[in-house]
Amino acid sequence: MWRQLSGVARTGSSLSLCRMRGFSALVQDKALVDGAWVDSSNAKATFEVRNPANGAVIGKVPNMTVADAQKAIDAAKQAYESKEWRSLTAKDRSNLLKKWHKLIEQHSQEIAEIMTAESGKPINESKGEVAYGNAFVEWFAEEARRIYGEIVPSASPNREIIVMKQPIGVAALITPWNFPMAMITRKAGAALAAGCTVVVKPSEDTPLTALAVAKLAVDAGIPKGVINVVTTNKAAPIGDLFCKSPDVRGISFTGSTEVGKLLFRNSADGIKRICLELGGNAPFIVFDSADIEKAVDGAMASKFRNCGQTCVSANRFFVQDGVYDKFVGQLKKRVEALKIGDGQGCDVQIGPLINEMQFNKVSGFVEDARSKKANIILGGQPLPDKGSLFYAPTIVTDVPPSAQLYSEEVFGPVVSIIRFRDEDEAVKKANDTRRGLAGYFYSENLQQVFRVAKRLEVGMVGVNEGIISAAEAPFGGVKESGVGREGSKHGIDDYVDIKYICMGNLKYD
Ligand SMILES: NC(=O)c1ccc[n+]([C@@H]2O[C@H](COP(=O)([O-])OP(=O)(O)OC[C@H]3O[C@@H](n4cnc5c(N)ncnc54)[C@H](O)[C@@H]3O)[C@@H](O)[C@H]2O)c1
Ligand SMILES: O=CCCC(=O)O
Repeated sequence: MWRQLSGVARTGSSLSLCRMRGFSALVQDKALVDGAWVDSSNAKATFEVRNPANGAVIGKVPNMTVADAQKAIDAAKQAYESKEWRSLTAKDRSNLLKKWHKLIEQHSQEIAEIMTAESGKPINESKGEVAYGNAFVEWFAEEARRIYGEIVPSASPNREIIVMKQPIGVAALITPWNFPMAMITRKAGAALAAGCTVVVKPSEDTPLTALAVAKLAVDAGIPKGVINVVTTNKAAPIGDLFCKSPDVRGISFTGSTEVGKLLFRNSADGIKRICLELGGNAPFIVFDSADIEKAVDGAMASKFRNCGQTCVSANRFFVQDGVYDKFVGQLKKRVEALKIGDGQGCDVQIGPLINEMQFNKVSGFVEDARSKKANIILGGQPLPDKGSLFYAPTIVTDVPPSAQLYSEEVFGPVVSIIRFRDEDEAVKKANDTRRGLAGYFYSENLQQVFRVAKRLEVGMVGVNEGIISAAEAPFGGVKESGVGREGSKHGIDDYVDIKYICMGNLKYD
């Protein structure tokens, strides 16, 4: 199976290829339940995983059923209650996470190659994601030992108020394709650090990275049943099971706002802990006072990371009158120079979109803007010579409020630019959305920096910075972009219950 990952070499592309290992024992074709590598109980049904750059089938994984997912929940519950997991100290859990971290580091090239093959992400970005994703394992290995309680001074004599944090139990983790590893480790790292056990349901587009990383968790000695991975291309019934099962105490989901809302609604009956990292609609504001070179650098990084398929990608660019021409001119030159191709090419910066649905969404949004008289000053068309899922990096100016590009998340390599006159107008337009994940602005005016940072209705602000994600920082949104925070010390909160113990009638004298 692994040889098929080198699709570019076989098709004779002129792209220079990064070193490929030829075989990776990390590529799994079974799911992981209770420490065993298993097939689907439905006549060993499988589904194909394809390379979006060329459509080649690169693997098959089990198409697990609801009954299989139930087995995974049972295994996670049993593991949670087992002595092998429950009796571990925080330091023991920390050490296991450290071992997992070490193994991921040792296998980072292989994981990156698997990731590029199934997601189309340029190899350098995949390597970056492996490092980023592994930073969560390391961070939570450290945080595992700092899940502190409190002793609160009591207003009553002879009484102590003790507050402790305990793991919630089994957590179900549902993750997307755009960060096939980091979205898993950001959740699982925190869950395991807290003492929970997990059932992971990775995206149907990128199950191989998930299985590879899980294999390393097994190799690290994480006990059986603590991490289970259920692969399926029928997410809805399994999502429903997670919501309804009384044994699943928490759900952490990263993905679309629509599915997030569904999970929120469906898990209400069981009053589950829920962490939702949903879609964004990030404004990127360039003020007259901005350093334009820095702003263009930030725009490129924020917009074109993973071909624009990032929930924190800049989605709407608001550029002030005084710097409009300079910013647009410089940005256009940079976008024109982007190298497009199969992500396995060392110098490639823009790969394909993940699937046909995403491709149709991006091209549909651009056609909608065109029909509403927006100006497409660069790109604006598919690139069939590269492959059926490639779309040209595009710049659209004069985007009218009626265009989908203005109000919805494009999740693709399209820059939508809107001109503004003053700060108030920019902030109002930036906040005119029901989403509130990330927001960016460029300004060298200190007063403006604090004013605007406070006024933006988002969970994360990049000031003179286009890439803000970090294991140490709290990641998450406001409004319809989600609830809860991942990463940072707050990332543990969704996996612990606070228990208050009232110690009464203590005899101190
Ligand atoms: N906030 C974030 O961190 C973040 C990260 C990635 C993607 N996104 C958002 O997700 C969207 C695109 O990603 P996507 O297509 O992978 O999203 P998606 O919501 O369709 O899929 C995400 C995950 O949910 C699963 N899923 C789909 N339907 C389900 C259901 N009914 N029940 C349970 N699970 C279900 C999928 O199989 C996948 O594993 C974009 O809008 C983007 O903004 C957000
Ligand atoms: O797309 C969602 C996650 C992106 C990130 O963690 O930077």
